[in-house]
Amino acid sequence: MNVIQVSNLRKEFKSYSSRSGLSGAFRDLFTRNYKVLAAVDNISLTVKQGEMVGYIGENGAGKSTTIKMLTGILTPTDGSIVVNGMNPHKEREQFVRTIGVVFGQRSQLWWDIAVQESFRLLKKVYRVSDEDYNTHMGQVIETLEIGPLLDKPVRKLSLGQRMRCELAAALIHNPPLLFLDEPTIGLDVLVKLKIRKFLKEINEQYKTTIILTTHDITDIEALCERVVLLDEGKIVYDGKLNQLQTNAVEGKQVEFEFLTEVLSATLPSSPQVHWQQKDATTWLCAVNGDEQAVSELISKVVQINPIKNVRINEISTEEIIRKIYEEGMAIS
Ligand SMILES: Nc1ncnc2c1ncn2[C@@H]1O[C@H](COP(=O)(O)OP(=O)(O)OP(=O)(O)O)[C@@H](O)[C@H]1O
Repeated sequence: MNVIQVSNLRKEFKSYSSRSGLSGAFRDLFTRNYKVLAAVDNISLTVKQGEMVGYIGENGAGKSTTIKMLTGILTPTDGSIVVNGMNPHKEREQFVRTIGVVFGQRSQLWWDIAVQESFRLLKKVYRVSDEDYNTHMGQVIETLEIGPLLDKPVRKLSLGQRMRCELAAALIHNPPLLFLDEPTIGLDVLVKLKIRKFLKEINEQYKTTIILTTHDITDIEALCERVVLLDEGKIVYDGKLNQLQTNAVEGKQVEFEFLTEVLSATLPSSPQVHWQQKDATTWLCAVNGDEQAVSELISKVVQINPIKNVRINEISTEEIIRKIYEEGMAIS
């Protein structure tokens, strides 16, 4: 079953520019110059129940704008959206009962009241029965280890404590679909791990569909089999995370630590290798090829330059993504 069905979705914003000087300001009063920017540029996408999808892209790629349209906060300029069988904007009241949203930068908890009072208010808003609340939230509170925080006002919580409470608040009505926008921003590793473990559990237990927007690729690696990569409002990749690795760069990175300083002219060059200096005596070489190519490279290098150490690294997802953005490599 498709939980999200989006076709040719587009959102344009007008960006106004001011003319210079006093006369310019006066003219601006009557006519303004503007440019139209397609923040989301005709994207199509379907997400099935139970999927955990990483929605990623550089700053300004259009991620938040998409999430805002999918959650009914913004209306599209063009295209169609069906989420949980509804039009998010038109059927907003009924729709919000079927989703949970966590924006890492914003809070849905009331700042001055105790966490449990916020939970109680949200329980009323979502019309959750006492029975459902007690069974479901009992478990959520336990897993996220927020029991001792419930009687504290939100303003007294640390960021990590607040984020765990935010997540619990988004799940009060046990929604089948959860949107998480930078949920682990600024959190320490232990809290991050706790949140990831919890998300995996609810995904397994309730088949909750999760759309995760983050700049932290380790979150994506830990949780999402599928990634959707956005660049300037367009989807440049939609598929398995491990496939992205295979498609984008087949190869390894070899790190050579030499005994003395080495000049680039003495390093073997070919279209399959790309050298990058790390410091005076260390060079990184991206090899586009198999194990044979890597061992040939190492043997050529050691014949010319004495080495202190050599290390073979997998190319990280982060590097792959950076490469796609830098080189505009569209893969599908
Ligand atoms: N209300 C708005 N009015 C005008 N332009 C906007 C508005 N909201 C977003 N934009 C522009 O649309 C583009 C996409 O913005 P969006 O916030 O969706 O990016 P993002 O991928 O979420 O970025 P980030 O990772 O920085 O949060 C940007 O160029 C942004 O300046």
